[in-house]
Amino acid sequence: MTSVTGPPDQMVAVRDELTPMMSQYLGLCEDYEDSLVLFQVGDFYEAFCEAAEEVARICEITLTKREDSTGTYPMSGIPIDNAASYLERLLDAGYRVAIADQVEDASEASGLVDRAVTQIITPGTIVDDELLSAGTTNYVASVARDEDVFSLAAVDVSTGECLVTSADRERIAEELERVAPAELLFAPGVDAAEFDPDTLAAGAMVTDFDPDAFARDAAHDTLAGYVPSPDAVVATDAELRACGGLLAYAEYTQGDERLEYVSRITRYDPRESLRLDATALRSLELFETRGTSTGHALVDVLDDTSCALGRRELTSWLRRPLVDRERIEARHDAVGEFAEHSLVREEVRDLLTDVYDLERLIARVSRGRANARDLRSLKTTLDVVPEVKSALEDVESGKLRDLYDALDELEDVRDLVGRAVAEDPPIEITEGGVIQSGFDDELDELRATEREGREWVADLEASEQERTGIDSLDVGYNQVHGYYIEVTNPNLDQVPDDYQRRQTLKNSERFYTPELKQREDEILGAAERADKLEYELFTEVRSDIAAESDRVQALAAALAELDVLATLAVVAVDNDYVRPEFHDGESDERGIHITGGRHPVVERVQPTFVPNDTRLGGDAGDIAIITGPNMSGKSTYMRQVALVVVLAQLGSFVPAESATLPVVDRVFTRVGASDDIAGGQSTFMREMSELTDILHGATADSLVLLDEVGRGTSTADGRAIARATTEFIDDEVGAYTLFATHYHELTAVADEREGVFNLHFTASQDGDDVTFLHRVERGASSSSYGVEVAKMAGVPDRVVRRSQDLVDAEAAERGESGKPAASQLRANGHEVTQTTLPNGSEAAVEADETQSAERSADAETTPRDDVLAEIAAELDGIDVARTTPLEALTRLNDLKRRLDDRDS
Ligand SMILES: Nc1ncnc2c1ncn2[C@@H]1O[C@H](COP(=O)(O)OP(=O)(O)OP(=O)(O)O)[C@@H](O)[C@H]1O
Repeated sequence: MTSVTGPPDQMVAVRDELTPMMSQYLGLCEDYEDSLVLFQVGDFYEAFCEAAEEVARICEITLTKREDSTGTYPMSGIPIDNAASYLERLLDAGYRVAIADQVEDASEASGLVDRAVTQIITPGTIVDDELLSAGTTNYVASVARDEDVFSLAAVDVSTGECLVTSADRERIAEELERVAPAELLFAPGVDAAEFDPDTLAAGAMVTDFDPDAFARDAAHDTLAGYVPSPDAVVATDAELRACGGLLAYAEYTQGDERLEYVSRITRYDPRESLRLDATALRSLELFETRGTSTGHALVDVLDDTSCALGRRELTSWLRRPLVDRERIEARHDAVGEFAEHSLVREEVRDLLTDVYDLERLIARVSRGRANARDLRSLKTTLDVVPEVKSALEDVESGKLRDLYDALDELEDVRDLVGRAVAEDPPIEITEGGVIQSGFDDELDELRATEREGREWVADLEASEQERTGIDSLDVGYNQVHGYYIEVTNPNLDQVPDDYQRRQTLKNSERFYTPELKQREDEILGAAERADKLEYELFTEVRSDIAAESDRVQALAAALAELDVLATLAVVAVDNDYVRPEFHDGESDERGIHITGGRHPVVERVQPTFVPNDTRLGGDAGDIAIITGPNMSGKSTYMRQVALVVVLAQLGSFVPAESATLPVVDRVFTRVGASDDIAGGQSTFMREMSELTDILHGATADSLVLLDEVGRGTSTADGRAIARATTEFIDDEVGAYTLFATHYHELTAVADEREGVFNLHFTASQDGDDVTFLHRVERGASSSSYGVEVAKMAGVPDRVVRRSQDLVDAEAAERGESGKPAASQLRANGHEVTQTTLPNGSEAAVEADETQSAERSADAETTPRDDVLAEIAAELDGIDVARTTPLEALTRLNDLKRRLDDRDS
């Protein structure tokens, strides 16, 4: 078997004969067995053998070969100058990449150049800006456990942000979902299987790392490199182990160096935020959309940030809406002030566009990887700070004042960069041109020597022409021979005695004089020393700035927060959002009260949107049963309520005319079965396990969205489960609940229970057109419209009419009046137009009148047998909107076959 990582078999077989370089490569492959080793040879990173074949395939580069006395080895190389895009491909293909750099100057090495792995690039530990997307976080996380308590640590190696928390398994799984790490480590004793595979489905690579690094003492030692007293920062042994092991791994990937810029280890309590589990995050489409939706996530609507810092902060607010009313209201105050004072807001937003990603920048400074341009970018950002401060001078809200105070102008750093670093420096920091003149006397002297020398050389041509009388005499310079005086062959007899021959060309001779040689030595010596000195000065300046990284990070945090608050204000103003009010949830004011609520995403993608009110909890009853035809707007309505709650609690204004809300502790969602078939479980099983979580986990302060519970099983069971669930929530939980259902029978529960009430969506009919009004109204809908939708979909008329008869008969049995809307449809039905479909598309379905007239004769004679009853029940259960054309055909075919069987 061949393997891409680890020592290549071909080399192992001839280990003792390998050339020194190949033997070095083999050794590194053995040391970094689980990584693809990229081995610097000059300007390329080379891979050999199977690894070379894989790199060539993934990076689409040429596979070549290297031949020596021991054999022929496949080889492929990626250019170092342009490595990022290739590395990205290798990471995407699921590899860890060990970068083996030449760690000594090839020209100074005697024999084999020394090479060492300076960095292991893995999805969770990327620091290279070119590999990271702007404004995102990129975490590597680890989980450790102490009996039933799990601890999670996460670090963003590109910014130095480090988080630690502990909770039960379920909450840690939720936190993992929020943190969305790119890479995940499990400490010994934690089984990856204990975490819902869904959590890992976010794309985290699971990495095995030295279990010893997670031992208590080792972890303590590692952490002691970051904080003076580890036990004061972490609360438990498991936290210590998670955090210590994780940092040890992060160090390992960064060439075994301590990551000085990881100085903020923040311990947080998951209870400080609104709980949103994986299902809720997905079904509310906060960050990502699902196939069936509008194509936009909530974050797309909100993200109008000015800088990468703000973008990252906004994401983190959205992942963790708050539950502390005071903190939420402080954000609202600030958003309100920015919303009101558009001039201040726009000025701040405008200034923030010049702000660089300070967090990543200062991390690069601390890692010793920042170049002179990075430091100039730091200065550009710092130049903006006084202007931001002056724009904010008159702000009143507590939060904005706090941020104003937190804006450290870092004058010392700004001044240092201004004095030290050249204004438009090159990328390389070893070749001079990076330090300002006037910053260092010695450097200025060296530069003066160099300048004077060059001036002297520049004048030499004229003075030598005069002295020798040779008009064509040239003074020039080349890399190999240095300065020379060139005289063409016909003039050689005029050459003075002090000229010494340097080089003979075809038509001329090149000379130097002792003085020219001396000047040359001076110039080159000064230039070389100046470059070295510049490098030294630059690295000194860089370390001085690194020493201020805490202050830079604090400034970054304040700028990030300002950006988010100003952005939320813009979103509020542009989209007509209102500031939500909160109440304490005491019995008389309990409830979610929204007037004219809108779905923040759907309203942006549709030409028109119908606002709807919500009264849930308090006098209204805690549980709303929502009925209405498919596509009438039930799901949109439910999600809009949840999104208003989420927006309000993250600090945003909300899409409504007014909103008075409780502080919700948790949002649960259980949405349509067919939407969530990923994960391998049977859909019904999955539905029930989500329901279990809700019934166990919800409190009176939770918001629960139930969309079609019980659909994955037989109608009778489904109805029963739906009813029992409603009763349980009413009796035992008292959560704010929106329950959309096609089980019309469920509406009867409202007559029996005070805590339950009905809402419905209707369709209006104008002539032949059926239009969905998308307006929610009190009371139960007159019909579930399943039969009408079957008709619209072209189900044979006989089946439709038979179904309708059955439904009517059942309604009569229950003492209801039947389904007027359905009969109207039949009476008028030549053409039924459904005007609104997802994504604003239109569909028209024709029902053939003639055909239906022909078939009606049969219908009267049809006996009520079991087969038809079954078919009708099945039709009633079909959710046309969620049925693929193939499924529809298969089911139709099946129905038809059963009809045929019955007739034959
Ligand atoms: N308030 C509204 N104003 C305008 N259009 C709306 C509104 N609510 C929903 N819609 C549109 O109607 C479409 C269907 O809405 P939705 O998915 O909420 O229906 P539904 O009743 O949940 O359907 P089903 O029962 O099939 O799941 C949406 O995609 C949207 O385009």
